Amino acid sequence: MEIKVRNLVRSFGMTRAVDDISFEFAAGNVFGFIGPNGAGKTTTIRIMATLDLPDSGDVFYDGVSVVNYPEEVRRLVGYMPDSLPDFRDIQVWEYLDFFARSFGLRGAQRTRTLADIEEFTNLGGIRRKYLAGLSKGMKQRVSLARALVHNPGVLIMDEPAAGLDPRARLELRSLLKILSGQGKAILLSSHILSELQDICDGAVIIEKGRLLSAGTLSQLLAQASPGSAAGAPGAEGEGKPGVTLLIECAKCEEARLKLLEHPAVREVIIREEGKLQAFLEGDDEVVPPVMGTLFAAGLPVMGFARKSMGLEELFMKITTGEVQ
Ligand SMILES: Nc1ncnc2c1ncn2[C@@H]1O[C@H](COP(=O)(O)OP(=O)(O)OP(=O)(O)O)[C@@H](O)[C@H]1O
Repeated sequence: MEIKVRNLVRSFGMTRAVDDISFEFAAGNVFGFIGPNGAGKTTTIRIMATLDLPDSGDVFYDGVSVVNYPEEVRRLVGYMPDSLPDFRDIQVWEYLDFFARSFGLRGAQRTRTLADIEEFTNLGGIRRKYLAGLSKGMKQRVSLARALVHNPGVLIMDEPAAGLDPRARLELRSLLKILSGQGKAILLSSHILSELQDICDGAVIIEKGRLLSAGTLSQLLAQASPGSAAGAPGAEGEGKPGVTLLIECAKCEEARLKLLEHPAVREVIIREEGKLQAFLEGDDEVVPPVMGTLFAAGLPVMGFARKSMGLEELFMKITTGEVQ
């Protein structure tokens, strides 16, 4: 399954909520859809889930258009909204049974499908509870179960990790891992990066309705690291994420100049007294020769560590935090 979002535009009055957004992801990807409050995530997701129409642009699921074939798309997409089910008089099993019926599942097939989904989402023990009486984590699992009833190839989740405790978040993460391992393409939105950074293998980052960056984590890192197209135009090492080192040493300025003599060293910043941050081109193999230049020069090094840029740092780097 390949999902292609193409030039989506959606305005509400004077507000251009989604302004020419294009990105793509595919089976096996877990992509974070990230942007500050009001960035246009829910608007985009609702269009992707056929609940709203774009002013222009389209979304294609293996070539099937949301604008022209919404009914067909609904069979391919599992959508989990940001509001959770909250009915006082409906039990968990009834809720899921209702959606299974509406997707045309009948008889033994429906019973088997629902039993499998209840087991997968660990709902067996609470299937006779009323929805309104469930905890947030339980409701989240019911909502996920509902989105999976028709075995969609794509799962789109609006703020699934919001308000979950660390344990529930871990559970969500392992369920998503299994689902992506089964070949589903997954997109989940959040404005809180730390919620997503250990779940996702890629991200789509938007702000004020505009796309800032999209791709797998390594593609994003490559775009954002110094020396890449997005980091320092014209520098070498374009397309490679590179390595960042944190170095503790006594003679920072001397060490900085020595490091810069090495061809793999792109930039060195003195972070604070006694601490350097060095950006290297290439992969881990360049670390020993670069550190070797300091040792060979007899410069005292107290310690060093390889620092990998996480999604959070990347997000801070890419966005400016502005909202409309
Ligand atoms: N139905 C609507 N009518 C008017 N304006 C709307 C409507 N839906 C969204 N907007 C506006 O469009 C912009 C994008 O909103 P959207 O809900 O898509 O952002 P979001 O990224 O999902 O934000 P959040 O993280 O706060 O949920 C906002 O300025 C919002 O006020």
